[in-house]
Amino acid sequence: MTNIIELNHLSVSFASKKSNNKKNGESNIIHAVEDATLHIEKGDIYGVIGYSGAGKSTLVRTINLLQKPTEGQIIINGEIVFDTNHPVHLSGAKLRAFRQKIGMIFQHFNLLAEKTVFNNVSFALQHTQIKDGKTGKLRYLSATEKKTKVENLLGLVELSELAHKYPSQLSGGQKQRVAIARALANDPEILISDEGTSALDPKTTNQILDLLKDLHDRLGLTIVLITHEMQVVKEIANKVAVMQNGRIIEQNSLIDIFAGPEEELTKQFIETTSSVNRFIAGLPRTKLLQNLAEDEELIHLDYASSELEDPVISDITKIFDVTTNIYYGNVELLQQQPFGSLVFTLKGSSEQRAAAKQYFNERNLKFIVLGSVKEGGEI
Ligand SMILES: Nc1ncnc2c1ncn2[C@@H]1O[C@H](COP(=O)(O)OP(=O)(O)OP(=O)(O)O)[C@@H](O)[C@H]1O
Repeated sequence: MTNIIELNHLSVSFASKKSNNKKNGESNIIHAVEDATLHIEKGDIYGVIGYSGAGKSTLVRTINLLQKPTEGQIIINGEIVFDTNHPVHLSGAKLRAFRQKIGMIFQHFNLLAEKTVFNNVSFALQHTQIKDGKTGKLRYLSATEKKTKVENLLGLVELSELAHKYPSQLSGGQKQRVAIARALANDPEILISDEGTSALDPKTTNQILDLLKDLHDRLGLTIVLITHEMQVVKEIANKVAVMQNGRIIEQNSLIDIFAGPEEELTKQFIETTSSVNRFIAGLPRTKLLQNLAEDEELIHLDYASSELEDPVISDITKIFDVTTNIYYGNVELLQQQPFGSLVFTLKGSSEQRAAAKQYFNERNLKFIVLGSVKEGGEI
């Protein structure tokens, strides 16, 4: 696969607004992005996650040159559009044409309040030029062409019925659909969502994420998704970059990030999408551990292998004749791979239990024995 976006060693600094806040005669500098390298392949849905102020928006706004980097290189679709070592200067019509090919949606939708849904979308076509079929020259779209285009876009986001409404008459989800139609008006190959679902309730968030996934599949879009919610990344992204203090501290495929997070912050974000740790922390308040029999142990197993194909629990009961009782289970599909956690008792002779655990090891499944009765009856 080819990279559609390459950000190489990008840094973005701002002079602090407090001009009287000077140390040793120098003004304070905010390093919003520091030495960030991010390569996004065509067709990726790339999640960029981090807390507020991590530098996500600043980094992603460099992609369409809404933000000029202080250092580094930007290559879009194979073309160098920014390079501090060999200055390239996109301006005027060239810069406008370049930006048109990168759609963007925002947390607060940024719709024009005084325009209808239809006119909000058609507004994005006012500078659009196409090659005339007869003369071969560039020309603006005719009113009929614009109308057809807007109607198609509204159909795509299922808003045809609301074309004549105003933003104030729409729900948050409907407003974001208008914004998506507008962002797609110039047939971009790249769509950037800057916290596009952060102002929406969970149900509407899922509907918008489903729409983005559908548009990705139908139009072959590459999507860059900025968010502070790992659940959003988990729903649709295939790759993730984690940002902290202006730096990309970890990046990988979604499955590998979830299967083996390296950084503490990444682990924290992943934990927000699962309640297994809360379940384990609550175990002392239950009788589960005290009630374990001598031939039983309580196991916490993580389903987080990119190669996992076998139904492991049914396998161990069949092959090793152990019995299991599941107390906590959350297994879902991430990019078509099972991922999640189980907490269950494993009951059988010590040899049978050892064989079952060996089976987990052979499949690189991480597990922890949360409790067992040692000789002498201690837990
Ligand atoms: N135009 C600007 N001038 C000065 N400082 C800025 C500017 N834009 C961003 N910053 C600062 O850069 C840092 C990174 O901001 P950025 O908006 O990129 O973070 P973020 O991860 O997107 O967070 P949020 O979700 O809150 O927007 C912050 O400290 C912010 O205050």
